[in-house]
Amino acid sequence: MLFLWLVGAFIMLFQWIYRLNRDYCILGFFAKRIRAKNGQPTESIAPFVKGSTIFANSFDLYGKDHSGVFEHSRDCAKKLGKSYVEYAMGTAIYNVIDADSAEHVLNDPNLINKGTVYYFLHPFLRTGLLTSTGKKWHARRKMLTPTFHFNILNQFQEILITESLKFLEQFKGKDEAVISLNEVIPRFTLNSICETAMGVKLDEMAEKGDRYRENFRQIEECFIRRMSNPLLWSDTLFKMFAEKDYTSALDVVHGFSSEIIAKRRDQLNDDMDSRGKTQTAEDELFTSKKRFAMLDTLILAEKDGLIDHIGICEEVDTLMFEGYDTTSIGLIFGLMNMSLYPKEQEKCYQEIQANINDELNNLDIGQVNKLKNMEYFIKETMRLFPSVPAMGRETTRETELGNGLILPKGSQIAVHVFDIHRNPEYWDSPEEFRPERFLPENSQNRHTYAYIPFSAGQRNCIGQKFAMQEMKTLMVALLKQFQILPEIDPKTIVFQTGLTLRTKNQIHVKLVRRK
Ligand code: HEM
Repeated sequence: MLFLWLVGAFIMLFQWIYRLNRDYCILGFFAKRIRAKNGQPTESIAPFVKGSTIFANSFDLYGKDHSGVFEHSRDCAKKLGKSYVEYAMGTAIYNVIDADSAEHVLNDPNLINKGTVYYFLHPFLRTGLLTSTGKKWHARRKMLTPTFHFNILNQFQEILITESLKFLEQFKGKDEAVISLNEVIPRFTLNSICETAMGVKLDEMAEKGDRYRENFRQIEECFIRRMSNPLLWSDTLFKMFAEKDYTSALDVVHGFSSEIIAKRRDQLNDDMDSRGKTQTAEDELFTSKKRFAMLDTLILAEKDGLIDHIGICEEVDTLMFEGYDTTSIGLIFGLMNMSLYPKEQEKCYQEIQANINDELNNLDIGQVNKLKNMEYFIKETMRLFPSVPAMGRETTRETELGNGLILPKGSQIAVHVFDIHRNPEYWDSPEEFRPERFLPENSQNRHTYAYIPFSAGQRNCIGQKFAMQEMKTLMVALLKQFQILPEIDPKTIVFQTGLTLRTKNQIHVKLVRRK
């Protein structure tokens, strides 16, 4: 009797596990499964990565260093050749490496929530434009869009030229110099974004400026440390073991931006008082002869009761964060490619000589936009070396994608820009550097979502025009005075995981003054 009862109980348990296993990946610690429409096998749309242990993909990254984690995604993309599914620590992850899936994800109005990793940025950015969602994100996006209007960007051109010439000052009197781009470029980009976003010259703030730069870098390091170590994903463990280093750096950076915002608010109030009270905020923004900072748009919105001081801080810190590292990486790889492809460098140089005078005083935004060879060159650089190698989204409800996949609520989606940009389905000889791919006649039949360095859809990069303008301006100033020669074998570059594209090695080039 007992025996029959035990057999019955065993069969029932087996059936229960079988049914549960159909809906959940039990060994991925109860991750709800991704399904396909109409009961098709999920694998017919997206294959599943076989885990390195019996616990699905939960421990696939265990023991890997930053470059190992980066390579893991590249290996999966190469091996599977299709967008794929993983299950880890109770979560289903849909990894996108094809343009069709990227289009489905980036165009879905219900998929605007960022993935878990962005949560680690909250102590720094709180919920600014990059990390917020829903109504708050919509309102902030609307508020910040005029900041990137053509007229405003044109005003920033003067700052970018001044900063570029200041960058060149460090080589004054030298006929040649070997430089580490990782050391010299970030100073230029941080100075540029600081003056355009906040209206202050970091270099003129001596010790305060240096402290800001140092602590900004420390925040980035803490963030990468947390992202790469699953033990620090838990808030409790993070608070116990790592938050200490983070908090002091955050205090410095937040304190700095808060102080600048307060000063700028007073300045703007005085200006507006002296110009009469009849002007609307919008008139002020577009007609003032005085140079605007991105921050001014927010201060004007504050007058209309659309944002408060904390909100302004969130957005200023976000613009600083997004506008600093991304453009540094674009410039570092852009200048490296100039050194590696002398014929392409010469093409860009000849175009500059034909259009821009030596004082750079006709380098307005119209001229910047006319430098087409330079544009193709930078685009091809960002194809091979996208500053943001992957973007994350989270489903807030069960979501059906255009390809028939049904993602359960709480799934993570990783759009691997790096792999889409090197996917042979869209790019012939994808590893080769060929700027002519971006000539209009060579681009017209390409899938629009095969090239997404600035993302696409609603949550695309708000600063993309400014970023192109900044990168082109420095390159023009540099190429006018120097030829750039190689100092690195690109095969030795080791990439590392991060929110932006990182390398283990520094990238060097040699500058030789043109006669
Ligand atoms: C080469 C330079 C740049 C690249 C490659 C780049 C790339 C991107 C990408 C891929 C996103 C989407 C991120 C995601 O969905 O997770 C993004 C968003 C964003 N970027 Fe950029 N970016 C660059 C420069 C800039 C600059 C210069 C600024 C500001 C001055 C900026 C401000 C932002 C902001 C605020 C967002 C969030 C937009 C939103 O969610 O509405 N970016 N950027």
